[in-house]
Amino acid sequence: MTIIDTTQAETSMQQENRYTSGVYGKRPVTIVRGEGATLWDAEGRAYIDCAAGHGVANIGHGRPEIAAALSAQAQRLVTCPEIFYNDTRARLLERLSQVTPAGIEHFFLCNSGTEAVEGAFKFARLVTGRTQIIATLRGFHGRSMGALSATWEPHYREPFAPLLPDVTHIRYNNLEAAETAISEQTAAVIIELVQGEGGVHSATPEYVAGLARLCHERGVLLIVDEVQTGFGRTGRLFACEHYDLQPDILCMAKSLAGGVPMGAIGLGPRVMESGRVGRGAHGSTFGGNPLACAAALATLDILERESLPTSAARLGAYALGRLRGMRSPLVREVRGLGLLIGIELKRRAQPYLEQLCERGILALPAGPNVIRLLPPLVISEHQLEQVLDTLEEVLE
Ligand SMILES: CC(=O)N[C@@H](CCCNCc1c(COP(=O)(O)O)cnc(C)c1O)C(=O)O
Repeated sequence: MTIIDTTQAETSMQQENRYTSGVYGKRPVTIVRGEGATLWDAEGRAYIDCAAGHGVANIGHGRPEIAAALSAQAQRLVTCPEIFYNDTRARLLERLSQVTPAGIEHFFLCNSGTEAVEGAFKFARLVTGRTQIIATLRGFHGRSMGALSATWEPHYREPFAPLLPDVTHIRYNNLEAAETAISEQTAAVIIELVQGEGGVHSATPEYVAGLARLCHERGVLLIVDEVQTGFGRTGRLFACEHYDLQPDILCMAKSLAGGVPMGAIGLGPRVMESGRVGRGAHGSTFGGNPLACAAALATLDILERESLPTSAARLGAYALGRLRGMRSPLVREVRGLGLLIGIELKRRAQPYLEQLCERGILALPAGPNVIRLLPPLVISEHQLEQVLDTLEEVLE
C-alpha cells in the first residue's frame, strides 16, 4: 500500500482546504483506504471505523464484489435515464420489491437521502391533495429546502427561512401530540423509527402502532425515513420489521448501494392505487442509473449472504450490554438498536470523540452530548471488543 509521508498528507489537507466550500468541520485525518471495518490514513495509521461514512458502509469498505459489479457495469453502460428501460435497473426494482416491507412494490430511484425525502413529500401532496407535513422534534431528514423544512435542528434550518410553509414539528413518541396536530390539511407524517442524528432515540411500539392507525383513519400518509436505519443497521433489514409496520412511503439511501450514492422511495398501495402519481410528477437525471443499480444488487446479495442484519442484532446487543454495564460517571444513558448505538454523556461529546480518534477509533456525534457508534456490520468481535475497551478507558 502506498503510504504518503507526512508532508504529502499535509499537502492534501492544505490542497483540500484551499479549494473546499468551508461548510465541513474536518478532522485532521486524511483517509486513503478502507477494508472491512478498518480505515487507513495517509500516514498508514489504522482506525476501527465506527462512522461508516455516516452509516453508509454497512457492508464494509473495499468490497471486491462491489468493485467487480461496478467494473462490469461500467464497461457496459454507466448512465441510462429512466426515459429508457434498463436490464440492471429492472432486476434491482424486482429485488427491492422482494426485500422491502410488505406492500411496498413500486419505487422512485434517486441519488441521496434528502432526495428520497423531497420526493416523498411531493408524492404525499399529490396523493392526498393536502399540503401539511408533520415531523418530529429531533428528527433529521436532509439538508435540501423541502427535507430541511422537516429537519428539526434550528441552527440547520433557520438561516434558510422561509422554508416550506406548513411543516409542523411535534414531540416524538407522543401520540396525543400527533392526534392534536393531524388535521384535514395534513398530507403526511414523517418519522425515523430510530432518530439517528437527533441522538439515537427509538420509537416505542405503542407509538408506532398508534401513529399508523391514526394516519390510516385520518387519510394521512405515514412516511418512514429509513435512510439511516435501513439495510441491516438496526438488526433487521428494515427497522419497520421490528414494528411489523407497513409504511405508505419508505425513504431509503445511505447503504443501499454499498457506498455508491443512491436513494429510493418505496411506494405502498395507498400511493399507487390513488392513481394520482402520473407522468411528469417527478424526475431525476441520475435516478435509476445502471451503475448505482449494479452496486445495489451486489450490496443486497452481500447483506443476505453474510446475514449482516443478524450480525448487527447480535453484536449490537452485546455492545449495549457491555456499555450499560460500564460504571462511568460521565455516562447518562446508553441507547440503541442493532449497531446504531448512542452513548449520552453528562457533558459535550467532542473532546471524547477526539480522544477516541487519537486511540484509533473513528466515531460520530449525535447532537452535542452523544457519542454515536455506526460501525460497518462486518465489524469483527475482536474489533468491537477493542472499541468497547477503548471507550471504557476514555470514559472512566
Ligand atoms: C457533517 C455532515 O455533512 N453531516 C451530514 C450527515 C447526514 C447524515 N444523515 C442523513 C440523513 C438524511 C439525508 O441523507 P443524505 O442527503 O445526506 O444522503 C435523511 N434522513 C436521515 C434519517 C438521515 O440520517 C449532514 O449533516 O447532512
